[in-house]
Parts: sequence; C-alpha cells; structure tokens
Amino acid sequence: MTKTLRPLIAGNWKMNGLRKDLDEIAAIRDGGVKVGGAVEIVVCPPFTLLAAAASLCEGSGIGIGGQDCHPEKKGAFTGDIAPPMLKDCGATYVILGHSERRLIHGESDALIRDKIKGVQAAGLAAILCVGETAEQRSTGQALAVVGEQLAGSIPRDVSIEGLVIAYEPVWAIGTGLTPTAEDIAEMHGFIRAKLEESWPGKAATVRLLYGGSVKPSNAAKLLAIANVDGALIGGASLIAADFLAIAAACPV
Ligand SMILES: O=C[C@H](O)COP(=O)(O)O
Repeated sequence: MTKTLRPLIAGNWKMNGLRKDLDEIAAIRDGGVKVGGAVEIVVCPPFTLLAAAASLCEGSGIGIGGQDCHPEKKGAFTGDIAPPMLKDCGATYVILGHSERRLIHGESDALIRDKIKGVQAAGLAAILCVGETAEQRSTGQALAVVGEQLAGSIPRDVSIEGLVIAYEPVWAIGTGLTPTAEDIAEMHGFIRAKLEESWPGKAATVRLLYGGSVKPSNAAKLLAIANVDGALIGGASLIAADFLAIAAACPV
C-alpha cells in the first residue's frame, strides 16, 4: 500500500537511561542520518538526558522529545516539568497520555487535554497515546474506549495539524503480543474517521502510530498496515541497531 505521510518512528525510553547511554543516542543519530529524510526519527529519553541528547542530535534531523509534562508554563509545581522547559532543552515533541501515566499516575482525559494545550502553546508537537486494556478488548469495548479517549483528550479549540496519535493497546506493551493486522487496521481506520468527524479535511494529515511490542522482526508487517504512519517503540528503542532496523522497515 502506498503511504502518503512521512513516517514517524519514535522511541520512548521510559525510565531508562544514564549518561553513559548517550552513546546509544549518538548511534541512533549516526544511523538515522543514513536512513535519510524519508523517515522522521525521534527519541524521547528521560528528562535527565534531554538537553544532552538534543545537543548530540543538533543539526542531524533526529528529533528529541519529552515523555510527559505539566499543563502550565511555570509555577509552584514541585517535581514537574513545563512545556517551555522541554522546548528550552531542544525538544520538539512530547508524549502525552501514555497508558503508564493514565494507569499508574491516574491521569484523566481532561488533564491530558490541558497538557496538549500547554504543549501546543509552547510550540511543541504532542504524541497522544490511546489504547484499550486486555479486558476492554476481550469484552468488545476497544473502539468505544479509544473513541472516548480521543473525544476527551483532544482539545476542540486548537488545530490538530502537527498532532500525532499513537494507538497502544495496553496489553501489547512490553508483552511480545500484538493485535492482528486486521484489528490494527480497524482501529487506525476508526481513529482516522473520528478525527475527520471533528476536523473535516484535516484528519488525513495526522500521523497515526502503532505502539506495543514493535520489534525488527515484526516491524515491516506492522508498518505496512493501512493508516499506520509509523511506530512508538519502547524496549526496542533502547538498542540503536534494533531501533534503526525498525526505521529501515518503513514502507517509503
Ligand atoms: O511507548 C511505547 C510503548 O509503551 C511500547 O513499549 P514496547 O515497545 O516496549 O512494547
């Protein structure tokens, strides 16, 4: 299938990475430059490595992103990081609403919506994560759950241009399990249609990523699915060779 949007391959390092691991980011930079501009590559390290990673990647075309942020631009919020701080570090993207934030930190759609507003106000692009649990999938609620997450967490009063949405079934994260190609195609088609309902004429410009146990061995198959415009990768993004192999599997 011909893909029209530039694929985005984003790595979510989660709570992994010390300064010595910047070597891996340098390797991603060097290999990513060779993959060429056909695929956009972004690495989201922990906050502690953001500035150093951005400095390493400056001018290379490899992007850097945060994994979360506070909705406000500054203030008395001990321990939090504001969107302008991410921008100041050299980040261009922020992952928001990851299921680990929703489930472990109790983040609501309303909070995620405010974060998206804050991120856009700072001139950053949000990667909004949505996805159902195993129980929701097995009881036939997957589309309804994701539909609610989209309706609740995307601000209506801002443009969706530049927004990225990552469909990450909770049960596929770090488990080695992935949905069938048919189920991913159904969900991504559903997300595209939902966006089109609210933002007519704009949905086709939004990149929809798949995330959950993406590996070099399954990347080509997953990335070829209709309406899959890239991937959000956890574990495999920690190893430059694996992450780059996934980027190289993009159908461009
Ligand atoms: O944000 C990334 C996802 O949680 C996927 O993680 P994973 O590739 O380790 O399954």
